[in-house]
Amino acid sequence: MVSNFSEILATFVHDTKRIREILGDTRKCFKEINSYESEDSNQSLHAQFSVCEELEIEKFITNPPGIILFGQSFYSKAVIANRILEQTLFPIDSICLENDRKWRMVEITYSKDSGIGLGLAGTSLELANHLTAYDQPWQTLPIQDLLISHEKDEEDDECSLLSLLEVQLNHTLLKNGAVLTVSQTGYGTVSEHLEKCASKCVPIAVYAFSESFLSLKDLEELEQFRKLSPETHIFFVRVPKLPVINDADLNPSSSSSDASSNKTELDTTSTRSTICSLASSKKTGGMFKFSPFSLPEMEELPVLEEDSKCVFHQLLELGFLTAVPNSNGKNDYTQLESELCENFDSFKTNISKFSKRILTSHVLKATTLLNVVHNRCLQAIIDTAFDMARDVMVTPKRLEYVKSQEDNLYKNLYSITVRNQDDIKAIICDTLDMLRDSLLERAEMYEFMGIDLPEGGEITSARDLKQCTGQIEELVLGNLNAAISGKLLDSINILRNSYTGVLQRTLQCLEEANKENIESSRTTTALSEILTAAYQVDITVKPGSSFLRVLLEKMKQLIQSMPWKSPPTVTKEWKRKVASDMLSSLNENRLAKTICNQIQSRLKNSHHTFSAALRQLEFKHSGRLIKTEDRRVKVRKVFAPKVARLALESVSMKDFIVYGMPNYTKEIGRGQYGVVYACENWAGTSPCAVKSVVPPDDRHWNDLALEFYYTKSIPEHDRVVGLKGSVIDYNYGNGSSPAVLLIMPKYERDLHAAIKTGLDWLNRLRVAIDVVQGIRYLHSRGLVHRDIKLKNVLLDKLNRGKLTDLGFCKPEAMMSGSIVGTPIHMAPELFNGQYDNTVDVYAFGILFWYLCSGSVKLPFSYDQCSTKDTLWRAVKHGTRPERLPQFDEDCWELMKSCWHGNSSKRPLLGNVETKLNEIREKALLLSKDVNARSSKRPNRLK
Ligand SMILES: Nc1ncnc2c1ncn2[C@@H]1O[C@H](COP(=O)(O)OP(=O)(O)OP(=O)(O)O)[C@@H](O)[C@H]1O
Repeated sequence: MVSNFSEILATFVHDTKRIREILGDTRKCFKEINSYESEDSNQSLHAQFSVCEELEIEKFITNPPGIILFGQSFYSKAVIANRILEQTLFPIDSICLENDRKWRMVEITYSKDSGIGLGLAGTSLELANHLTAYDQPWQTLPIQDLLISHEKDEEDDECSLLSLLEVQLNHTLLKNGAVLTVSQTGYGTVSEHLEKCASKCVPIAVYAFSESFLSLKDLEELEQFRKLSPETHIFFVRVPKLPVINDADLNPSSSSSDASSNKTELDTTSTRSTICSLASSKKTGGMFKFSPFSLPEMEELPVLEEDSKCVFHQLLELGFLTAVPNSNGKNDYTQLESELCENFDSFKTNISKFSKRILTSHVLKATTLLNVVHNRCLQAIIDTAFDMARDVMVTPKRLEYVKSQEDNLYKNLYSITVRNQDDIKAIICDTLDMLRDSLLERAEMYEFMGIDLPEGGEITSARDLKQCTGQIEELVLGNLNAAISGKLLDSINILRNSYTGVLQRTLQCLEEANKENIESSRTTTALSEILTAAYQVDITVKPGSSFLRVLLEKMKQLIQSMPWKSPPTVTKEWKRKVASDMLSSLNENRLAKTICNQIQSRLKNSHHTFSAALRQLEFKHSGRLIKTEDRRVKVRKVFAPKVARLALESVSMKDFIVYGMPNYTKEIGRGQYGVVYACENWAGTSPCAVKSVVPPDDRHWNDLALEFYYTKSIPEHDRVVGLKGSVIDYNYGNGSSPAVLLIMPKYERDLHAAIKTGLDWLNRLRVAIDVVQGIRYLHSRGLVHRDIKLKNVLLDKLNRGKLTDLGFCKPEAMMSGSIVGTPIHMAPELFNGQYDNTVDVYAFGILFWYLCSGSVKLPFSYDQCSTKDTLWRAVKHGTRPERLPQFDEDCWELMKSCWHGNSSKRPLLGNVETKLNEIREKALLLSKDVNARSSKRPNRLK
């Protein structure tokens, strides 16, 4: 038991140490990321734990394991403690059956040299009491030291009640920092003590009982403990009762000779008899001594069925147990629950399993939480890299767009005013025609303001005449202006809005992208304002405006030229005539020209201001984008891989805890970066393939970690081989070079092997479609595979293809333009580092050539190249695989289009899939036709 238990504790200590290391590395990494970010924050990264996450993780891994032993009686606890330690540390003496005895709480910790002391529970204070153990060597704790004094006057002494017997033992079980706490029995706030213990350690709570029932007091204690420490699960164990023995046989042992002095105090004869009988039955020579950790006597004792039922029901009622246990016996570390062990025989095995579950669940919670933090942070980093890549790509386009849009707007509006003066004139004429009658009517009805006219309406002075005429002019012009400007604005606004809406939004985006730079933000805001103001063409004709002045001048001339033979009388007709003459005298041409000139000069000014401001903004953005690109490199090459590696470590630990190390057997394949082995079963997947990769340096570690993250983060798809999990074998290479084991389902063979051994045309065509579907899926998730080739397509039993080895698979934003892939499948643009997901279309073209050729032989033109470099040079100069006689036109055209030198001319994969389906349909029809014809032939010809 000790060795098994110790192993479990040692594993826990080892695991928590590893998690602490990962946690430390994570903190360091986050600090580095955040300090870099705070220097120049724009697309800011949030590499941080939430407060509770960090505390939670620490809670799971900081405390050592602790066995908290409590129970119905000192006797039951003593039996269990001795059993756990496999030594008689606690005396199983007559006195220990005394229920009215007051026992001290005992805490047993590790020390090279055994020792004993008395302290005050919950403090570091030592009590000066003299202990019997000081006087003599001890193996078993002297009973006097375990008992709180019986003296009446000391009974209420707080110190005595809280005294804690501190025992140090050189014991393997305690070596890893574990603490064994044996609670007080009989009185006091046991639960509070236990709760305190539980908060200092990862508690393995054991409750020992021997009676048929749990007493009311026991139940209260349990209930209280549960309230105080609701997450602590309890292992309930029944300790067998002792058989009845005779008084006469009772002969105290030497080890408990001191205790024997107390025997006179025993008052429960039956209890004494029980112990004596046990002593005599085992022929201990009258010595009251037995070895409770082996307990042969007790194992022979039958456990009463009824007793079991009682306690079980009591615990069921209290909610400690469930009628149908969830996790008993299973390796389910997420659904922990309390357990009841009725058979003392199986205590050893069951407590080990229970402890393993408890401790493992802690480690699992810590790694899971850590992994959640890693993944969240990594995803945030990748998202930021996306934003940065987008910013670098989109900003110049936005600026260009704004420039051209504004230019178009300017030109269009200008052309309205220059080329379409006739239109403006027409608008003016239309307005005049439309308003003429209503204006004359209004003039007729007009009541002058501030002029005293005689009853007959005769105008007696030139001043009155001027004022009357002036008021009618104002009425007519005011209405006219409002109508003309309204119409003109309507027609211009439609155009203006169609430009300025998008322009405004684009400018807003540019402003947001540059928001850290207040200066340029101001420029952008000003730009937006200019844009709005410039084209809000205000052509309302106000008195004093240049063309109104012209109009007024005209009116004056009109008035002066009127034949003033007799003073005019202000009648309706007169008012109408003044208005009518005024309207007739308006020159639409001049009016239109004036309006256009006004608009043109305003447009020119606005356009120049706008262009100058835009140039300024462009300059500022270009400086910012250089910085953004630098940051993107850092994010992509340093931060993301570092966090990915931490994520790989935490998830691998989690997988290892839950599923264990995969048990792999024979090698099934070998690639440039690893060896693939067969494995019968892992994590419920059977059969599996385990790819073992030993990253030689940090760069490879980080690349592998990112690959793993991308592969793991895409949802399962029929056309892509999914990763089931990973485990890091830290012992690989004697611990000097850990191996990362990537576990996936095992398939039949790869496409290279399948073509080599022969795969018919229809199947090959279907695999081609499968591959295209796989690539399309990856592209739809924003990933580029970058290593499409025969060996990276696996076939299942039905010869359906699945893409594997996402070793170079990356989101476009995370690609650094590095030259990766397998030479013959590599698109020419890969060599200059400027490429996108169309490199997969190119590689598919080459793969399709192999599928059509039905052989794995190199294309002749490629075979001529003696080195990789000569091949690449040839490919750059347009060399491609040759057409073989068996290729039909459709297939040849399709592969040619896929490997087009100009990546933008390669077909979309959706179209490739459609084309392949057509080719396959035709091939199917043809094969049916051939079959039908051959079945019609006479037998001898078949
Ligand atoms: N899940 C699997 N099931 C069955 N066989 C597999 C599986 N994964 C890989 N293999 C076999 O192992 C071989 C090596 O695979 P691996 O992914 O390590 O390398 P590769 O793709 O051939 O080369 P490289 O990694 O250098 O590009 C594959 O060609 C394939 O035959």
